[in-house]
Amino acid sequence: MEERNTKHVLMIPYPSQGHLNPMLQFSKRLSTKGVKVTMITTIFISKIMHLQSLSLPSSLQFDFISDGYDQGGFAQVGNISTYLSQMKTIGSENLKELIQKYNSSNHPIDCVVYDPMIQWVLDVTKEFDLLGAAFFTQKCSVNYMYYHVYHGLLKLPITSLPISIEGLPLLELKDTPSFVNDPGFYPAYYEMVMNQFSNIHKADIVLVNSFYKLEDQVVDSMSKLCPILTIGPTVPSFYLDKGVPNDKDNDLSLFQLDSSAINWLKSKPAGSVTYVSFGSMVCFSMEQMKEIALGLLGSGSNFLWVIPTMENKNIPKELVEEISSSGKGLVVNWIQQLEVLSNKAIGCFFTHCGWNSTLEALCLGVPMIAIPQWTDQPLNAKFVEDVWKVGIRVIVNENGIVTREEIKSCIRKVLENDVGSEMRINAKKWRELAIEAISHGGTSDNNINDFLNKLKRS
Ligand SMILES: O=c1ccn([C@@H]2O[C@H](COP(=O)(O)OP(=O)(O)O[C@H]3O[C@H](CO)[C@@H](O)[C@H](O)[C@H]3O)[C@@H](O)[C@H]2O)c(=O)[nH]1
Repeated sequence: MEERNTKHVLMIPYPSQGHLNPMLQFSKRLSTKGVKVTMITTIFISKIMHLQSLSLPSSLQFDFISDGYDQGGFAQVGNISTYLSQMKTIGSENLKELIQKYNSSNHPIDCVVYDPMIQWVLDVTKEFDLLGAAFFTQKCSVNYMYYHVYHGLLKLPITSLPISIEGLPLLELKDTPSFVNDPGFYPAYYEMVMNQFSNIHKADIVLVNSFYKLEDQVVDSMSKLCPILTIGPTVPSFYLDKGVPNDKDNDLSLFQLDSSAINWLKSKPAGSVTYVSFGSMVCFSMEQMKEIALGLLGSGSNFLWVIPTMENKNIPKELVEEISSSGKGLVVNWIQQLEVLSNKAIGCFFTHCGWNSTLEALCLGVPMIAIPQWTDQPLNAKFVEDVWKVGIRVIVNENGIVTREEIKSCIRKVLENDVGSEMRINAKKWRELAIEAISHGGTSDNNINDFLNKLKRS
């Protein structure tokens, strides 16, 4: 029976898949350590995600509030500034009511963990005088760079190269997050990432979805600025330390999952398949999609390529047919990525370097070919290639295209060459370090315990 003095944490993620899942995994870890967790997301998300297919511990539940866009979420308005400001106005009122509802129940709230992309949640938290913990989904180095920009420690536009910041490797412009490289390109997103730091000084704890050894120098440097606890990787424990029993049907997904592609994968020899996926937001031009398809076909390797429905229009039908008749490739709309990455048939991951994908590849010991596009991805790719040495980054030609020849050559390097075997050795090392961090007594496990101790004292 649940004890009356069980601590109750509200988790408030930014309502998109790449932000919901890391918090969900963190919530599971907390609930195995005896905390009651309520994840709050939007009514729209509750309609589109397959929440009912999750097997959650009894101490972890969902609750929903309106962000003002119950029918279509962000897509209903299509403009990020309007969406964020409406979500703030409507969301803060609804969040206040929700906290009041729990505070007059048997399970009052002790702490609110929030995504700094919706930094106003911390202001609501402090109105109720509750413990507030920021939860950064992206890695420490990215947030450290934004912190520098926000506080004027790194002036934009950048005029002197390479960029030298304590704790980070020397950076060229192409290695920096797109909001640093070109702040005018997506002004509303720029504002959103910078606003994360507008009230961070009020946060009692700053949690980061990374682990110490992955970014030790930057964690040490950033810890001098705010109370950081690295608590990652937030990958389901089934794939790591087996800490949460039966934790395999892991993530919230927009799609019903289909096992036929996994069976296709299982029929392929070990290390022979290139897995290709560019996350949920990247959209390539028709020309780039064609080069990717021809590069994959020309590489002679097996490949499994996720092309979300929204991107189908950017690839000529004949090419999809050529892929399926080649016997080498399979195209799907969505797949259980962790199941794919953990399959021994996978030899490398051709990725946009979204943080979740990068972390998942590191955790499963899979070398990467990086084709970063925007936001945090360029800095992730820099670390993949030069710091962790688990992959290579494609070269973009003078017309902004990655050619089929370049793609073929990268796949061959990673799958066949000595360079590739070195990356595989490094990738295995990072997997072991990730497991060590999250296992009993590891840095992330200790940091989660520190968080719990703060909670108990609150
Ligand atoms: O077929 C698929 C494709 C993806 N995934 C999962 O979807 C997530 C994708 O996340 P991520 O790799 O971070 O990419 P995006 O969805 O593009 O994430 C956005 O949000 C991230 C977190 O802020 C940023 O790091 C990225 O740059 C930004 O594009 C991962 O967990 C994948 O395992 C699947 O399960 N199946």
